[in-house]
Amino acid sequence: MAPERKFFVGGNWKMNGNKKEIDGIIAFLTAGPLDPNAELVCGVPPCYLDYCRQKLPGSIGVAAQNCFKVAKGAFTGEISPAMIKDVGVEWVILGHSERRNVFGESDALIAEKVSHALSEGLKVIPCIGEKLEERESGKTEEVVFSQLKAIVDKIPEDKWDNVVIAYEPVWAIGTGKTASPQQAQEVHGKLRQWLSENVNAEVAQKVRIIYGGSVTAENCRELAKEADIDGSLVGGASLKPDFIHIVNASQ
Ligand SMILES: O=C[C@H](O)COP(=O)(O)O
Repeated sequence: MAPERKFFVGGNWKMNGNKKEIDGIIAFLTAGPLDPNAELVCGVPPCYLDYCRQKLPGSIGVAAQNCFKVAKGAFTGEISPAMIKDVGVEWVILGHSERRNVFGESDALIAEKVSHALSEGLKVIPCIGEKLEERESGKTEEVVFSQLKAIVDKIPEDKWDNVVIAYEPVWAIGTGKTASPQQAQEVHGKLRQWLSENVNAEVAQKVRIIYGGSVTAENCRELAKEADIDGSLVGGASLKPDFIHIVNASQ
């Protein structure tokens, strides 16, 4: 990680937790100790956004795990950026591979969601990443560049400070098969180069690109040492007290 980029860790709880379990997570996060130089954001289920925002210390951010592309209306089951902001939450994760692959979200829909969330003042964590067969057939770059392009086309120049990009190879998510630090760095470096060529050098230098996929307390430090890995997006391991080590991985 380059020193000018603040280390960023997202804990994506996915569809896990109840009030009792969440109280346990909040207790270990509050006890810490957490690296004051790291930014921590917890992605929580929608029905607990308000609960978590009220109970977590203000120094820990809260994120929704999804939102829709318009402010309100007849969209049963959806929540809007305006609603997320209304309960004091600042962040949203968009285009996670489970949204893409389980719920069939397209690049175009994800891009519209990113656009609307940014315009409403939310900070966004758009996710990209290739599937195993795409990696094995040598298409990793093609896939992640095209996913990135769809999103980048919708990010206004003055909103880049509100964006943290998550690279999550689908084959590494929840499988215990972490990308090696070198494999992850290779893609992160190429994404930064793509941003430099297709947006501008300043954005490429300042935007944080975090890695997700079976990050644990054991492998987080090696990943954090890589030049273009600015933190992690953590699923399963964010539910356990060991998560503190992941937040502190750059110390
Ligand atoms: O958003 C987080 C990723 O999907 C990673 O999940 P995982 O750490 O359980 O592999």
